Order: sequence, then C-alpha cells, then structure tokens
Amino acid sequence: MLDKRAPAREAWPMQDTAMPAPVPLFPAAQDNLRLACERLNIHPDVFEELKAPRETLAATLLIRMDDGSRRALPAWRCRYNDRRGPTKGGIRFHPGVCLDEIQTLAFWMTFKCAVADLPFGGGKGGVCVDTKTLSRTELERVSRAYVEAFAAFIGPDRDILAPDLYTNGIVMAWMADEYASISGRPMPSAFTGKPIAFGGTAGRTDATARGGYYALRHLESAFGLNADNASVIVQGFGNVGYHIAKLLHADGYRIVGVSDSGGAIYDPAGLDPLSVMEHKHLNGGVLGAAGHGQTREMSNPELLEQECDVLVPAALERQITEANCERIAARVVLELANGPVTANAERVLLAAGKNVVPDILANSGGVTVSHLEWVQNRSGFYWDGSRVRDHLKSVIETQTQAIWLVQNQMAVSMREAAYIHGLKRIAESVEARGTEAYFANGGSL
Ligand SMILES: NC(=O)C1=CN([C@@H]2O[C@H](COP(=O)(O)OP(=O)(O)OC[C@H]3O[C@@H](n4cnc5c(N)ncnc54)[C@H](OP(=O)(O)O)[C@@H]3O)[C@@H](O)[C@H]2O)C=CC1
Ligand SMILES: O=C(O)CCC(=O)C(=O)O
Repeated sequence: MLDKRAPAREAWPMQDTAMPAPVPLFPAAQDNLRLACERLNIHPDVFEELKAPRETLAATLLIRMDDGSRRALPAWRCRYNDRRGPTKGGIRFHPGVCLDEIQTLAFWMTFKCAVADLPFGGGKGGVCVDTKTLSRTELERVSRAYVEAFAAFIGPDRDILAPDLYTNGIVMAWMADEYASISGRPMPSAFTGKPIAFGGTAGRTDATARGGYYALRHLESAFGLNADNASVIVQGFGNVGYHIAKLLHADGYRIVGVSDSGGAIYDPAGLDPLSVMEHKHLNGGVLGAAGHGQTREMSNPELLEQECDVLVPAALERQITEANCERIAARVVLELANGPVTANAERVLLAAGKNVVPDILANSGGVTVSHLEWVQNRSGFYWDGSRVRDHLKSVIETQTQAIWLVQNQMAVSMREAAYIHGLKRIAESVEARGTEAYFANGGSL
C-alpha cells in the first residue's frame, strides 16, 4: 500500500545537473605522494602501499526527522593508512561531502600525523548533510547513527574520530556516548575534541588555529612579516577562522577581512574579531558587523583578492584555483583549511614569489592536541592548558623548522618539503618491520 506520508513525486530531491561536478581532489594528492617518493628515491613498494586507502566503508544513515519523515544520508569513513598507529582524523557534516573528498582528507591526515610525528595513521569521515536544515535532536540522531553504522571501524587502537567542518564537541560527546552504549563500557579515547567535562583536554578548541599561529610566528622573519604592520584576511569564521583572527589580532596583526558562508566584510582600518563574533551570534553571520568606519561588504571570492599580507583560508577546499590565483594580493597563504589551494594555483603563487604554508603543517595543531587528549584519556591524568600549549608550540616549531630546512636543502616548495618530511617517517615505520630496505640512499635526505 502507498505510504500516505510519501511526498509528491515533484517534491523528491532531484540531482542538480546544472552544477558541474568539482574537479576530484585525489589525483593531485597522489601527485604529491609521487613527487615525494621520487625526491626520496624510495622503493616503489612505498608508493604502491600509499597510493590507495587501506579500507573505506560507505553507509546510508536512515534518520527519523522531527516531523516523522525519514531521510537517507550518505556517509563514509576511510582508514587510509595505519603503519604509524591507529588511524586518526575528523568527521565532517557538509552537503558537499563525497567519497573523493573523504579519501583525500584521510590521505592528508596520514601525512599530517607523520609531519607532527604522532603515533597515528590517517583517517577521515563524513556525512553528506546540511546541518543548517537539522534541529538539535535531528543532529544528535545523525551523530549517533554514524557511530552505529561505523562502530566496527572505530576504536582507541583502530580509528579515532575528532571534530571537523560543522561538527564540534557536542557531536563528539553524542558519538562517544553512543559508542559506550554499543561497546558496553566507556571508551572515551576513541573520540577527541570532546567537552572537558566528558574527558576532553584543555586547549583543543583553539588548537588548530593556535598551531597555525605558532607556525606563522616562527616563519615571520623568513617571510619578512612584522606583526605591528601586517594585515590579515581570514576566510571562514567558525572554530578555526575565529580563533586565528583572535590570536593574530591580540599580537597586533590588523584583521582587515573575514567571511562566512553568508558573505564577507573588509575594512582596511581593521576589524575586532570579538565584536564580529558577537555580531555573528546575534545576527547569524558576519555581514553587517562594523569595523573602524571603512567596512565594505562583498562576496567570498572578492574577499580573497583584497589587499593584505597574510591570507588564511579556513573554510573549504579549492578556494584558490586557476581562476583567481593571479589576483591574490597576499604575500603569504596560511592554509588552515584542508586543501584550499589547488596544485596549479600554487604553482602560480610560488612563481609570483608568494609563500604557501601547507595544510599538513599549518593545521596540524588540532590533531597534535587530539593526540594529547588520547594520551590523557588512556593515562587518566589530565594536563592544564599551559602544559598543552607549551607542548603544541614545541611540536609546531620543531616541525616547521625541519620542513623549512628540507625546503632549502632540496630546493623544493614548502608543501613538497612537508610531504618528503612525512613520507620519510612513514617509510621508516614500514622498514622498521624488517620487510624491505626502502631507502635506496640509506635514508639520508
Ligand atoms: N576543527 C579542527 O580542528 C580542524 C579543522 N580543519 C579545517 O579547517 C576548516 C574549517 O574547519 P572548522 O573551523 O572546524 O569548521 P566550522 O564548521 O567551525 O566553521 C566553518 C566556517 O566556514 C564557513 N564557510 C562555510 N562555507 C563557506 C564558504 N563557501 N565560504 C566562506 N566560508 C564558508 C562557515 O560559515 P557559517 O558560519 O556561515 O556556517 C564557518 O564560519 C576545514 O577545512 C577543516 O577541515 C583542519 C584541521 C583541524
Ligand atoms: O583532531 C583530529 O584528530 C583531526 C582533525 C582533523 O580532522 C584535521 O586535522 O583535518
């Protein structure tokens, strides 16, 4: 019998054929791997192992909506490579989520964890959903359904989740709670980025931004930047975008532009991130927030091209592409988003003498502090915020310096240097199992 609640045929969501599919991310990620393998003159088995994910699971989450209807949401979790330890990486809820994106993000996590020298491999997950269309109870059902679907994949020694785009500490708490129900005992270390009252760590909320901040400050003199007269544009005003704006503003950087999904504001005289965030809380977006008298509203693409010294993409992938790279005014691009600059665009930026601090270094602060949360959950001994920040600063400065050296020694881009630095560690962990001699040149750079 026909379900009386079924919507009329026209009301069923149809595929939007007018929108061209985005260029896949994974082939460019593989190019980075191939280049790093060539530069290190590494055994071909390493490329063979890393060119594809270990395992990816797809599921359809069937969610009961508040009005009684059901929605089917595509979801994925990818464990890309676990040679250095359990796979680790965030989960995102976004309407653009697809298999290509999740696999690529999991690949990037593999290298990010190696760059930060964490005992983790890389993973990532996502649900194709627009959280802005969900009530809080629907969001909770999506979070719990995700864990139910992927429970066999997850675990403190297998695959450890964390927040990413449009997920946060509350989502992690629902997930950890669901996982405890399924496992029959609490296992908080299978999730990081949890609220502090539920086994979270001090310092995780702003860790991604803080890591990027430490990297930028470490490179200031190399980039010829001076906090007292340098200007910054931040794309995305969520967890990462807001905190980087706040940290740099506190040090004297002039925040001249910020944006969110609703649009952008630009004020050459400067914006106060705290008052912009207050405005966003009250009005739902940054549009309409006032700076120092010269504030203009514009689109996100326009904002990227405005005058500034440092551009911080902190939203989505593929924001700086062949279409706009020649008009980017910034001298430094600090990639706090994952994959915001395409490979072709980066070539153009570098040829124009600009600097790009690659995502797998610039945004590695989040997973570095997630590692500390995992350690604290397992030991039952909790650190204070200053100890967490000191550790993060030391990790970021050490890895930034190491990558800077590789870049100069090998005359490669900072991204290539980061991949070489990470690949060396991954290959060492394979070789340490005694199977093969992976370094044709004995492991020296
Ligand atoms: N959270 C973490 O620990 C880590 C995050 N990252 C990366 O950082 C980026 C941001 O993540 P996070 O801050 O956690 O996510 P959030 O969900 O907290 O914030 C995302 C922000 O991006 C904005 N946004 C969404 N779409 C657009 C668009 N088309 N143009 C401009 N802005 C847009 C959102 O706008 P609105 O507020 O209007 O919705 C929001 O302000 C992602 O690429 C993520 O993968 C990387 C490492 C760790
Ligand atoms: O904290 C983590 O485990 C991972 C964060 C993340 O998803 C990322 O770095 O892209």
